[in-house]
Amino acid sequence: MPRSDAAASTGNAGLAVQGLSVRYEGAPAGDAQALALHQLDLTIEPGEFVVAVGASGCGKTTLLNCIAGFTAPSAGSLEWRGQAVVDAGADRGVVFQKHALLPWLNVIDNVALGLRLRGVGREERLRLAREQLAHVGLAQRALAYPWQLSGGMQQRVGIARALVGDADLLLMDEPLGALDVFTREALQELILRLWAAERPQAAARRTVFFITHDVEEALFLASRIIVMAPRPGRITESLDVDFGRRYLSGQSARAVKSLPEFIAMREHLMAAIAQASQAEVLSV
Ligand SMILES: Nc1ncnc2c1ncn2[C@@H]1O[C@H](COP(=O)(O)OP(=O)(O)OP(=O)(O)O)[C@@H](O)[C@H]1O
Repeated sequence: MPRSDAAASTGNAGLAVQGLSVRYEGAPAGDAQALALHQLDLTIEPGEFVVAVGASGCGKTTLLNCIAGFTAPSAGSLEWRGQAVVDAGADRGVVFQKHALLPWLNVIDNVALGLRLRGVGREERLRLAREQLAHVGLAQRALAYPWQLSGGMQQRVGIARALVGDADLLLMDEPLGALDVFTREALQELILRLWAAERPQAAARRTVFFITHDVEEALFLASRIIVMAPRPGRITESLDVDFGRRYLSGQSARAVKSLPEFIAMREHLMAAIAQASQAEVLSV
């Protein structure tokens, strides 16, 4: 079902992005079409799983980096839970395409690193890291070094590291992009289960902002998909979907991905992305 993300309301306790523009250094000053993002509005409610898709260069990573607090907007504002986003924070966990683990630390110390930097005592941080490693199925590999693990295992460590601080917002930039198809599908299922997992200490499930180039992955994971277009970077479509919920309520992933509605939606999205990337540049 298409929906509009017109004006972002800060009434929710989630993410509110309003009028976000980003011009990187070197982009021609008078040329609005050179903006990596142009006056983008986006509201994400707590507990949503929002997946961004779109042609290369449409500003997906720039948007994620702004939400993470890594990139400062040229104009506009971002709020997470009612607080302006000004820099990186422990309330937002980031997972990159490349795991970015420290090779000289073993798995459990990599997962616990953020807690260490925040001054959490050794015993407590190892307990929390062990808990997250169990959630991603790597309890047995806590003492291994990153280079002793497969690519899929390394990504699972990266996911455990993002989860360990119990960040309420998970930012995932093509986390499965470098994996073979079987590992990728297994991790999609893991990510959905982690998203749906009960957190007794938190009011709602985690909120996720996830980037992928894979339309099937987007459809399987998302509760909402946003389609973005380049030159300048912007959102052209927003769609609510529920295929992940069907998987979580017991249907097999293969059965969900073979549903006629899934296939029809996949074709619709492929066409929407192609159209957005070929469209005349927006006159701004
Ligand atoms: N550090 C930078 N300096 C200058 N320009 C940049 C920088 N990072 C990104 N850009 C430009 O901003 C635009 C958006 O890039 P961004 O990486 O956000 O897009 P993307 O949708 O994530 O692309 P991809 O799917 O290829 O990863 C592109 O035109 C890109 O060349």
